[in-house]
Amino acid sequence: MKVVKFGGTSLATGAAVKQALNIITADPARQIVVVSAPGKRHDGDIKVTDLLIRYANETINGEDTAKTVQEIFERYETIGHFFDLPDEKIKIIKELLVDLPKKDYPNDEYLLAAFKAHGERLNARLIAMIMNHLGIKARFVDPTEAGIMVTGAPNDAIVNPETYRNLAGFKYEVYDRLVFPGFFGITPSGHIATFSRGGSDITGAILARGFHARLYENFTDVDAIFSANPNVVDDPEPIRTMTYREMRELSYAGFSVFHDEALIPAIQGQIPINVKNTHAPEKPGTMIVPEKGFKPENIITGVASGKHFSALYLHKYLLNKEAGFTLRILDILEKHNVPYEHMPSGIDDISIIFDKKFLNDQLIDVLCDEIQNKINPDRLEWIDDYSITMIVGEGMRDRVGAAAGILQPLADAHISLQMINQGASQISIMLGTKRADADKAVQVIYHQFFAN
Ligand SMILES: Nc1ncnc2c1ncn2[C@@H]1O[C@H](COP(=O)(O)OP(=O)(O)O)[C@@H](O)[C@H]1O
Ligand SMILES: N[C@@H](CC(=O)OP(=O)(O)O)C(=O)O
Repeated sequence: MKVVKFGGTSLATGAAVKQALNIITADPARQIVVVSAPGKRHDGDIKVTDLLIRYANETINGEDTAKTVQEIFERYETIGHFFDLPDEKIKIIKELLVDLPKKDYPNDEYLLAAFKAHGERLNARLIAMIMNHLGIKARFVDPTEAGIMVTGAPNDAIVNPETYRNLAGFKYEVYDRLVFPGFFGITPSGHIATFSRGGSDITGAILARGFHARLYENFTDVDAIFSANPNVVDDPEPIRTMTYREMRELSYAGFSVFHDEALIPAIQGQIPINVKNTHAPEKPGTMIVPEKGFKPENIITGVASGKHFSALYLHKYLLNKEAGFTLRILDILEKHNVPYEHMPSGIDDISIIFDKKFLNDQLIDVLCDEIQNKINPDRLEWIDDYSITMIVGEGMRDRVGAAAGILQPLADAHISLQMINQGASQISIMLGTKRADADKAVQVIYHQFFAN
């Protein structure tokens, strides 16, 4: 059995859904289907998830929602009409949309999560209805019924292990095809919570692990995962095969094509992942596989940069001799519920790198104030302009000279580095640069290792 997940661009129009259905029906093993909400149909278009966020905000602010509801409904209606699905059937989508503000939510965060999740929830219902209308046996399954349980923040949830016990008891084998909405699960108190943006990939991986799929096929809008983001490098080389670890490090730093958290269930279940193009399913795409037995073809597999970081730089003489220095910083971060990403240090200096999504201006001021008072550094500097570039490859393991091959061309291109981190992971080198240099760093490194 295979789990197949289709991203938003693969389901944005009736014609795209038809192509997805051709892919599903071409292989009887494609039994578990996971769908995203309809995505962008063209540049400048708005994803249904973003329309739902607008709908949620209008509801919270007591504003008129009629126009937004109609805009969202028309996205589904157009897809339904493409398949001549009767209005009688499509109208359930409108009813569910209109009902959203009438439900009870513990607070606005839960309201936002529930509204957002309906992009996927309504799409899975619609696609199951279309399949039945076309004579394809299929059934919509809600995460409540399957027991996809989550904990954590309502808009940044994590899967709860109970999910796997629930899925073990769910007899998927007796159905021809099941259509699951991606992106969300149910909290212990019975409310909807979503994963972070792009999180339908995570649902696919959870189901692949829970049902012991032999393959997780992830259909998107590119032929493969490329060695660099195609929006940054022209015509980058496709990656044929890569390891889970390589993908995790690259998706963390910007390979948005596959969600970094989605790798964890796949690794736990040792499920191979195949990222493929919905519009060219005959192409091999990229296989993401376990490390064992993997033979790298190149020194580096890919290079990526993420621009969503900022850093706190602290300088204090004899910092290396002061027991408990780091612990006191971590205490302050924990008190404010702020996770840190990395903490490279020298003898008198330490940088703490954060993901911006966990911060706001007020929190930054509070953190800096407490650290200044409790730690008393000689210098404290908040660096808002911070990017991380990751150069990743199993081929770098135990390889002498890999760092020199990376650093020299960056110096030649006058890119100044705020941080270099190698060692903790044997398969990657992490560089800190200014945001404006991040794309250039990717281009320089790509050309050094691939274009030559
Ligand atoms: N290294 C990469 N290889 C392929 N695509 C990439 C890479 N880095 C970023 N992308 C972007 O990821 C996009 C696909 O991801 P996403 O839009 O989330 O897909 P989906 O809607 O199918 O989930 C591609 O269109 C491409 O612009
Ligand atoms: N629709 C959600 C979840 C998702 O995974 O979407 P996509 O597969 O289109 O990236 C989002 O936009 O975040």
